[in-house]
Amino acid sequence: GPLVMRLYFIHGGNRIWLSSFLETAAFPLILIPLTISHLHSSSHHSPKPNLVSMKLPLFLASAVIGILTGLDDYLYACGIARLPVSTSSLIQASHLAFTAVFAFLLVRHRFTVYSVNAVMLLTVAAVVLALRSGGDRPSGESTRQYVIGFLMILAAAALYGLVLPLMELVYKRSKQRVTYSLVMEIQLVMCFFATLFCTLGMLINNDFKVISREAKDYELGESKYYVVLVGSAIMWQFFFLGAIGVIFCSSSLFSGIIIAAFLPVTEVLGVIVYKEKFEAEKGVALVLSLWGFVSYFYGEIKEEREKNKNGCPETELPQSLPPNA
Ligand SMILES: Nc1ncnc2[nH]cnc12
Repeated sequence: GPLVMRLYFIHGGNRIWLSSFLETAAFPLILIPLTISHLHSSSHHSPKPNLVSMKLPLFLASAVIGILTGLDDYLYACGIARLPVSTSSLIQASHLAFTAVFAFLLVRHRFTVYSVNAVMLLTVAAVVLALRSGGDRPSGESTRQYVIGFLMILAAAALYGLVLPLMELVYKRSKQRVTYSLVMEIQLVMCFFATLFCTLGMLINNDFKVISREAKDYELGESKYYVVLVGSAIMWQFFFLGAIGVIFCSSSLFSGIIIAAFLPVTEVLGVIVYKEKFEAEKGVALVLSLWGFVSYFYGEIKEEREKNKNGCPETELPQSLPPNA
């Protein structure tokens, strides 16, 4: 996702509302797995389940989270447009800390030595990357623009750090049984409202009118411009399905940890794909984040084993367990 978004900006794209719109605009794709899931459960259950299982309170909660996500997408795209990638990695550093704090406040997430270790290692990894960013201001960009980009990306981190635990809270508080189909319905509604929010931004900023001109001037050519836009939308849809799916199967903290663990992977891919320089910091960050990720996993497996030993095989989100778990 971030790599394709960067591809848009690197080669002459500069519409921020359009980029944020692309983060959720591919939501109709979710209809494919949803339909398959519906057909599957219709053939295995009688009476046949309803086509739409979401009830009004869940719909409203998903709509509110969708609008917050739309705002977050805008802040995120602002930062990516204005800052070098190494600086924008700061998002993830603070993002995980925000997720940890909100997960504690909203869903009373229980921390273990291993998850605290993972949060610390991943935060240090991202800070190591960000330390390199001091002299990174792109030529031709004013200090003011740079500072605005910095603040926007921090705000995006804080907001997304709130959105993930909020999602977990919605699953936990839901009066309905949360199945993976319902999770996909939530994603559909959430992405629809986020896209609506960004569409308004695009209309106000005349982005729709500019698209064809921007495509003609795009450095990689007109058709590749559209491939980048469509590719970006599809990538981000996977991102959201993954992010909220992990919350369903585990927790918002684990979702944040996976996002943070992928940050240096993105950096390394940036080196390979965009021929960016590979500084020592990137290697250090990669090792630290993999260590954090392994630490978290180790802690989870250990805890699971202990629970099983004590004859309590349940995980943290009993209400939202997949039906066949
Ligand atoms: N909108 C967003 N998309 C991807 N990663 C993010 N991190 C914080 N906000 C984000």
